[in-house]
Amino acid sequence: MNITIDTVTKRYKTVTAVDAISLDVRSGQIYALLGPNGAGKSSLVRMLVGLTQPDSGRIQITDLGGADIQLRPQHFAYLPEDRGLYQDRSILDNLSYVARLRGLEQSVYLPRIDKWLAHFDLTDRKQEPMRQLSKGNQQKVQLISTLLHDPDLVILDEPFSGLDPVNQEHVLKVLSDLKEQGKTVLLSAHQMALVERLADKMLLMSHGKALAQGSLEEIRATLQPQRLYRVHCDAIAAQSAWSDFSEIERLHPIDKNELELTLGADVDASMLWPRLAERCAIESFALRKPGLHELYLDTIGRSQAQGDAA
Ligand SMILES: Nc1ncnc2c1ncn2[C@@H]1O[C@H](COP(=O)(O)OP(=O)(O)OP(=O)(O)O)[C@@H](O)[C@H]1O
Repeated sequence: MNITIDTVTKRYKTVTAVDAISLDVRSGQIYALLGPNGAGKSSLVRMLVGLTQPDSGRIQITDLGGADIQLRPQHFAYLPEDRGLYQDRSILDNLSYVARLRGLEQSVYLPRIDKWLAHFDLTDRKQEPMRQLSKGNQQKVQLISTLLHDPDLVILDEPFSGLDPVNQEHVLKVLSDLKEQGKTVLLSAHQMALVERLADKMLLMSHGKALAQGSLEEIRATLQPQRLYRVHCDAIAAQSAWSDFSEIERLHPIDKNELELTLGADVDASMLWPRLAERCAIESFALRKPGLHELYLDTIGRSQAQGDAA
């Protein structure tokens, strides 16, 4: 299944929660929605699953042949932000109930429940009522309930929230497996290190607007077009020796033997190094690519500062 979201806007009374957002997710891809609290991720997801309607723009779901699909519950899984399972009923009762709602036969759903409970290390607890489980274990049961009917499109609002690192890895593996099976996965998350490992494409939103989107490389090129180098040299001497090079946007000493140089996006570094070395000896240098976490903090920090100033 493929998702095309075309210039979609959603307004609530006083706020534009989603502001002209477009994105494409193809079968076999994992797409991550990123952004601070209130950025508009859940609002976008709710429109996608048909819980609310866009004020303008278009959402199109198509099959592999390109034909439009009317999204029905059997086609997709949706893990909402507000989880809901019966607290007084056991894990097994809850999962069986959801499976029957999805139209599965007992002979199909019981082995699937067993497989998932084993995967998440919950087999011994399946008769326990939900209320006895920790938040993380409840989250695991909720995720299992979402995936039981083996849908082609999987939409997950914050699937990693409340999970410890080991269980985050389990969920990461489940999502990678879904991708391998050719499913379409769209998720929102705040765990940048996990998203960086998992997502093929991502959308970074703030105040409903897209700040950057695409692969990690594309996000990096949008948010950080300058190149950052770590340079080993006499940092104090270099600071004065290189002060009149217009190619250097920023020179930031790390310690007395290391500094970070920010070069403009169009600077040919190979021509620049010999000229710099003439003024101050360079022991070594290496290109540094900021990770998603750093890009996110820089960008969202700036966006929030601008919002505060406005
Ligand atoms: N039903 C609603 N009525 C009015 N305003 C709403 C409604 N739902 C969301 N909003 C507002 O829309 C904006 C986007 O909220 P949304 O829940 O989509 O953000 P989010 O990115 O999912 O945040 P979080 O990471 O906290 O879940 C926020 O300003 C929020 O207060």
